[in-house]
Amino acid sequence: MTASEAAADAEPDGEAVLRTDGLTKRFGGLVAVDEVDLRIDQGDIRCLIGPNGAGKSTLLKLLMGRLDPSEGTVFYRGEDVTDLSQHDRVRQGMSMKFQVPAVYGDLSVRQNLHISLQQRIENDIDARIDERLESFGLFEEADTRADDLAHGQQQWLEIAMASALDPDLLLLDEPAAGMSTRETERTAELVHQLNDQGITLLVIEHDIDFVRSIAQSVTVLHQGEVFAEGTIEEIEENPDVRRIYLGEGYE
Ligand SMILES: Nc1ncnc2c1ncn2[C@@H]1O[C@H](COP(=O)(O)OP(=O)(O)OP(=O)(O)O)[C@@H](O)[C@H]1O
Repeated sequence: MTASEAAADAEPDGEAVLRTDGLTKRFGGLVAVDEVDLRIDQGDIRCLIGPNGAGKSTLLKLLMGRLDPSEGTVFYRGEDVTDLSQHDRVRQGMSMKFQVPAVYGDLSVRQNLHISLQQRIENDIDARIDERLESFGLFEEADTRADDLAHGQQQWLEIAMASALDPDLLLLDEPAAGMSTRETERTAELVHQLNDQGITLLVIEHDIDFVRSIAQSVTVLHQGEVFAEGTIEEIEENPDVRRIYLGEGYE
């Protein structure tokens, strides 16, 4: 083994929390995700943007083990996790809030959080729930049924649940969808708060103001392929991105 091979072997991904190699998903004849090579470094807030049907949600499901890829590999902290179940990826430190609501509507906010935490924590669950309620601004709603929460609060509960076990990497699929401006701003604050706690985030989002307020880096997906990558400024100035996604007259 050469010295460079040994170095690569010892730390193949450097500071990468997540890396994909040729990740591909086909649904019949449709290539929804097409040979995606992605790398997300520790501490990043990466936004994944692109037109409807670009493959963003499918990519996140592949990363989380909700879908099996047709081809390609997912590395988490340098380890090949492609064959691991979603449950095992959560045990390794990954977590995800999906687009479709995943709270138990009949149960209270506190009970929902209890369910998320009890999988891994045996002691001090109540203290941990109180801490979550506080940091997500849901303390007064602790005994409210999840179905009775305002839309924004329900989304925050989901993010609180997805981040309850202190993941290293949190994947969020459209966390600000359907939110008011105020709720969206609050969601951006929560994203920064989670990042300040050391969580690396990958966030799908259509609301470009929201993307501007959180993104440290941006990946543009188009027809299943990585179309562009860079800072939000680079992406907004990229004429090809404006053409396929941001549109004419975009300010
Ligand atoms: N389970 C499935 N079976 C067949 N086709 C699917 C399936 N899931 C997604 N697709 C197709 O794959 C493509 C990518 O879909 P995906 O939902 O990943 O896009 P997206 O970028 O998240 O879109 P949006 O922004 O509208 O949520 C679309 O053409 C979609 O119709």
